[in-house]
Amino acid sequence: MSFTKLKAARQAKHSYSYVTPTSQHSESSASANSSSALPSEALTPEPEPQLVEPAKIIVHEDGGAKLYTSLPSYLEIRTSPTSGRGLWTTRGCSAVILIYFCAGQVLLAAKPHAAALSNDRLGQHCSQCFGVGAKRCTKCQIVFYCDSACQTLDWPLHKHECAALERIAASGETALPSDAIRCLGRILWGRRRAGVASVWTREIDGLQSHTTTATSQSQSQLHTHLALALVRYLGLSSPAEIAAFGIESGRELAALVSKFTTNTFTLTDPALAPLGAGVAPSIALINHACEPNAVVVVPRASSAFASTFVKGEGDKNADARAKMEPLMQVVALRDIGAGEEILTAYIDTTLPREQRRAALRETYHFECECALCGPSSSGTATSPGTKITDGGEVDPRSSVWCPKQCGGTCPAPTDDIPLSRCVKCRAPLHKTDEVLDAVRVGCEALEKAGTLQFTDPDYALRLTTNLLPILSSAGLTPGAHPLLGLARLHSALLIAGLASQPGSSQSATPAGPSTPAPPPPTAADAQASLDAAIRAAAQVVAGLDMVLRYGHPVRGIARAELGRLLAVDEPAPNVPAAGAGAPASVLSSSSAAVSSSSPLASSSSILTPSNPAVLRTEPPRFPPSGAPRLRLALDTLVRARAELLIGFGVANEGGAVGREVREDIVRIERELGVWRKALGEGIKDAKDLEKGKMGRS
Ligand SMILES: C[S@@+](CC[C@H](N)C(=O)[O-])C[C@H]1O[C@@H](n2cnc3c(N)ncnc32)[C@H](O)[C@@H]1O
Repeated sequence: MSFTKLKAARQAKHSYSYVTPTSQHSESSASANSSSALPSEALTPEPEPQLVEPAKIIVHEDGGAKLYTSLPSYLEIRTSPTSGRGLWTTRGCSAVILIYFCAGQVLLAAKPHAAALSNDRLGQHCSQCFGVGAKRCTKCQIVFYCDSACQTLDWPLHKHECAALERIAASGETALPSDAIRCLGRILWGRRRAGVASVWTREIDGLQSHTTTATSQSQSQLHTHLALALVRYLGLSSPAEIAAFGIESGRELAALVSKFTTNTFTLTDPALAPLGAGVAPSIALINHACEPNAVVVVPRASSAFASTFVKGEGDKNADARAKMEPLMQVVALRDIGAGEEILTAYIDTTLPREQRRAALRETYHFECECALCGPSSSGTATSPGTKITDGGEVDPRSSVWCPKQCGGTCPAPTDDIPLSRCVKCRAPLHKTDEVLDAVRVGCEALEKAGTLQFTDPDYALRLTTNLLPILSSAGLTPGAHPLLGLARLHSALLIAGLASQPGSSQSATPAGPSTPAPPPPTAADAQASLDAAIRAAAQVVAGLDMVLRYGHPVRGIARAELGRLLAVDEPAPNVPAAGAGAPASVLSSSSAAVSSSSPLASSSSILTPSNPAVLRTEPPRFPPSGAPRLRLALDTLVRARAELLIGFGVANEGGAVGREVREDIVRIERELGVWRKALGEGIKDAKDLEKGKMGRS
């Protein structure tokens, strides 16, 4: 270790904590997983940690007002020379290492200081709680609320927003300002309302900015564009008028815009579709890692968790609970020990190293040196974008199957380092050019299909359909970029296609009288489309399993999607009926004789990354039909729920999707009971028939 690094490490150890230590020890809990490794003192059952206890936190700044009041006492702010302030779990007892949090525990919850729906969601969601928007603001005719309570709650800010939106409409401008501009507007109106000395404003002012850091040209242009658009949106005739909001100069405005771009979260719905933008200063204290130990989600809190959050102000009142939404929550993805830094991912961590680092550099202005990226990590960088860990594993984001199909993988070749070999059997990869070409055209297609997915979904689907086999036959693993990205897009397009098929309850565009309705799909077409969507969803699950930690919400949602597709009623059983006396598909399922140990009964075996070596010897029939399909759906949904409980929080029952999946599981179990009963009766009938025949002869 160099002297500078040693000094930095020592400084980090002594870094100043803003948090006055409180009675954290009594609030810690030992993880069940870790108990066997702990000395006896640690085995004494500890009370469950109070998950959200805003009143107890004491955070001083300049000896003044309490800031970050949503921080619970088991989290503290520390600074490090490399990443600035960050959130850490408080250190436990000195002699005993206690696991503070288990995977799936909610570490922190906060309602954003300001949030704005994206333009395409404004007409569907409530602008206050982000639930379903049922009533439109009669003045601006743009913003919706679920009820008058939400409208009243939002009025102090919306009255300014309403006037701004009306002014824009009156000017003949047809395009609405983006969610970034509308959110910045809400920050400024909120600032004026709260006052510059308020805790609210000081927390916003305390956000990190990057105005002094050298930015890329596109970033500076973005900041300038946002600042100018904001001034216009606020109806100011000159930047100087911004002083009314406690912003004294153009430089301060630029700093605010930089704080916004550095600290804003994309707020998502419970299925992780983007809803809009929000700023929550306490959650924005968390630093980044490409292999995070926590995740920020907006799961729509369970009523039990919501009651904890609104303690003292109507915990029994469902309305009061709904009003605290959108509630951003930081959930532990794995067990987190005392004195550990909480880290979340700012970017898509399914991307390979170079792309992740470029995205972080561009928007957040730092070089990522996390365990997955940095040269100081345990892994050995073998080529840009490719890493082999000490355990001899290749980063699946840039991996190709072994050319000898031994089951191992090779680092994907790059232009700089084209030579590669299997880490397991050392077989050299010969088809380097084919892989490089496939990756290049795959990246281009992914970008194009991503841009066109909403405007020309048919073209986007043709692109993904054509490219996926090319990437697979070049040997890319399901977790490799851009195969995984294309597979995700392909799956989304196929599922959207199913939803808009004529006859579907979610049909998007009913055919009008002037457009002749397309012929309804035959049962076989519908079956083929459904099966194709299932195969695509299964490929996505296999890829995500390779690159994301167990319990990551993206994995949970993808698995839930697959389970639900498998649970869709089959339009036409695709296994010919055999025998008489029992429903055809019941008999077909009995003839398949799927036991719980059979590969067909377990989604895990089917969803194992499709190593060609395995496929060639025993191609599984996928998806199965009849009862095996339903059993596979059940198995997949049970596994999805287990992951959703982690990713969206146990206290939230896995979020809104986790709660729905639980209901699906109950329904399928009931349905399988009916199948089993019918199967039992079919077998009994067949036996009686046989006995009768024998008796007669
Ligand atoms: C949302 S803020 C996180 C809190 C911030 N550290 C602070 O002091 O307020 C994001 C900024 O933190 C810094 N940061 C976050 N994660 C980092 C990391 N892994 N390495 C270096 N800097 C990091 C970067 O400057 C980034 O723009």
